[in-house]
Amino acid sequence: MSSTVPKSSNIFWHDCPVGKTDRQNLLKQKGCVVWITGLSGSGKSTLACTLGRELHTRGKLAYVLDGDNLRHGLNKDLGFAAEDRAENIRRVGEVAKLFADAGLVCIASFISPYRRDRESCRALLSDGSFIEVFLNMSLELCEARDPKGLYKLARAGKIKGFTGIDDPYEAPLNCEVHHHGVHAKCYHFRMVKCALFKVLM
Ligand SMILES: Nc1ncnc2c1ncn2[C@@H]1O[C@H](COP(=O)(O)OS(=O)(=O)O)[C@@H](OP(=O)(O)O)[C@H]1O
Ligand SMILES: Nc1ncnc2c1ncn2[C@@H]1O[C@H](COP(=O)(O)OP(=O)(O)O)[C@@H](O)[C@H]1O
Repeated sequence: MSSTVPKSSNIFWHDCPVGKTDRQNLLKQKGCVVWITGLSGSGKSTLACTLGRELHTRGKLAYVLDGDNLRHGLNKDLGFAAEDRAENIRRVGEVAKLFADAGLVCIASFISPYRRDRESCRALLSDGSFIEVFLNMSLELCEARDPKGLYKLARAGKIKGFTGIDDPYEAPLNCEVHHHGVHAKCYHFRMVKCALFKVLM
């Protein structure tokens, strides 16, 4: 017979003597989450890695959480139905919060197509420490790039529920950084980085 006790009862928070502020002082930086959202092919992983490298160069400890990569491990049990995407983002939000609590700049790059899921992640962080970056590239541009050939497969009906083709993408309404461009060919992401470093440094 299954237990009637809810899964998360009889658990208690245990505080440790070394806290977030101590870790931030040690690292001389502020822990936060940079959340990059956008269509497949919009440049999320490229921006995440560029940003990670720049922060590293400036002596800041950062860590990239990337959709494709996490789906090889922590989230390999999840698919692309709305509830799976929600669970994917919920887990990542919790992991990102832990990284920020550890004092790191956590860069999360996920399609994260649902506004509600992104807002739930934002709600886990204190004011100012969740920086949402929207890579607003047109579907046409992303489809023309198609580095993995997934749009082609989706158009041919060989992938069902592909974001932007036959699955929704809900654009942010109030993000911290909005990178718009139909022909954005600049790998330096100067504007994005400018806006971000103002918040981060
Ligand atoms: N159906 C469908 N829709 C969208 N994307 C798909 C799909 N199937 C596989 N892929 C590949 O999965 C990558 C996106 O994973 P994410 O974890 O970021 O997605 S989500 O946030 O849960 O929506 C995505 O990577 P990116 O191109 O880097 O975005 C794709 O390579
Ligand atoms: N700013 C950019 N200008 C031109 N091409 C880009 C830019 N950013 C990414 N790309 C290219 O677009 C493709 C998709 O980039 P990627 O970072 O993998 O996107 P995503 O992680 O959103 O799927 C890659 O071939 C990448 O080299």
